[in-house]
Amino acid sequence: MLTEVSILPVQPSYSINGHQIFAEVLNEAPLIVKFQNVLSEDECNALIERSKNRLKRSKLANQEVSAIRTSSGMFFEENESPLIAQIEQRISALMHLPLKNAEGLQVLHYEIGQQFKPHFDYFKEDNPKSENNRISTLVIYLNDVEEGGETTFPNLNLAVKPEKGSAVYFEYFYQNPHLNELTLHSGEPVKRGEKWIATQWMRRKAIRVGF
Ligand SMILES: O=C(O)CCC(=O)C(=O)O
Ligand SMILES: [Fe+2]
Repeated sequence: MLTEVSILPVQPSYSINGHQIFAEVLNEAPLIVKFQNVLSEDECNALIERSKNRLKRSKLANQEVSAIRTSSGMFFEENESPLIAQIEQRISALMHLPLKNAEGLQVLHYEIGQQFKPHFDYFKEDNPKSENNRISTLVIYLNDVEEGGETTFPNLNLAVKPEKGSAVYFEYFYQNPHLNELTLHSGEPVKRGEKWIATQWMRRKAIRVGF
């Protein structure tokens, strides 16, 4: 069998502009990695603070409001402030894709009982957006969740516990569609406390203008 090359070179740590991020491979193909120290405590707090007043009930990728996704969320404008610019640059370097391929950074807030049921992040073939499809995801945890709220991959028997500043990375750019389908994932219901995440989705080709 041909081994497929991942977008992300697998390393124990990554140094980005002097910021050290540690990696643990949870699954090799599809590649799923848990990162520690993607964002500092102050950066997590600032993202929560700056998104709080801008939250709206989340929609699905097709813009429908649905029971599949019960959180509230918002997108930052690309490059909208020095803080967002610095975080976007770090994320883009970590995900090994140019910033022009990045969607706006999204913040999601889940309260007790809220969840994101199993789904794929890429668009189906009948969606016009699949022409420049998503190829990788980074979900950054902005707080510690008292109980529940894990990101789970039901077909791989994996659960990632939210820890402030850490993140889970996965990619679905493989030739073999079966590998992409294994990235089915969910945000489990929050049982105690609340959950804040920032999600970065990357596209195959440029999506931002002006780069
Ligand atoms: O809440 C989570 O843990 C998963 C979030 C997610 O799947 C997404 O933002 O696409
Ligand atoms: Fe997702």
